[in-house]
Amino acid sequence: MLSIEGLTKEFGSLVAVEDLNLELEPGEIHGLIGPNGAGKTTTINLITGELSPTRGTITYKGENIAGRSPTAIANMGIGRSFQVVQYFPEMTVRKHLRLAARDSKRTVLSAFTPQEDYTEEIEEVAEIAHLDGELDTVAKNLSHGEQRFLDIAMVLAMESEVILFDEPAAGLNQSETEEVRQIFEEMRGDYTMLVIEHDIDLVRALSDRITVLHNGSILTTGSPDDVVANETVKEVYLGE
Ligand SMILES: Nc1ncnc2c1ncn2[C@@H]1O[C@H](COP(=O)(O)OP(=O)(O)OP(=O)(O)O)[C@@H](O)[C@H]1O
Repeated sequence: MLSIEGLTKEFGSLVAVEDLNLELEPGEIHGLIGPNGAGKTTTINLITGELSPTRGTITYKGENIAGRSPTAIANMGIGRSFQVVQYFPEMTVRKHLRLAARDSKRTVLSAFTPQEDYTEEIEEVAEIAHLDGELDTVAKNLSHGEQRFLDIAMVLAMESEVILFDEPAAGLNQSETEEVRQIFEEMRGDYTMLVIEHDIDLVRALSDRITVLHNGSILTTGSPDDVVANETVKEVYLGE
């Protein structure tokens, strides 16, 4: 689905990501874990085009997308969800989702055709993201957890096929974290997902496979059980 080969990012003399090889299989949830500074966010920023790699390729739909603009990459179907939610406080959930749906289908022609309202798509993604009861609520009145779910719903409304998540459960309480887990379960199989997450219980429960990064390189990739049982992973990451 998405294939990363020899991906390297240097910031001056610091090598943030070094010779990374990673293959995302269609429909899998792939956890990306590692200590602070391991290179996780940099990896996501390289895939989305926020950063250009120093070396390496990212192949998606038969093309090397490394170094393309974030807009070009998003338009190909690679979406991301941010650690800090970006929304318009006075705008309803419905309008956020409509804008996201419209944005993904914007073409030169759409400027001349009547705008669709995407009601069906909006209701579908709102249900997946546990926001079906909040479609007419303005974003500032959503709970902290619901604001995070809005972020997920917006990526879904954009019809992304590959979705990159940077700590989707950061700052959420236990019941909100459980809701994130349920939302991912509902998405499982329909999207290919790379998920950075520090909550090891959540990442274990969610992931089909986990990759552990350390100092910009892959320490290991494997099933959640194998990764958690790995002695080196215990040492550098789990602190045992
Ligand atoms: N724009 C930048 N300029 C210089 N150095 C950077 C830049 N972005 C990241 N780094 C450095 O690259 C390394 C990897 O950072 P990155 O944010 O990818 O780590 P991370 O694994 O996501 O960590 P965390 O769990 O703390 O978010 C760190 O040493 C960081 O300081």
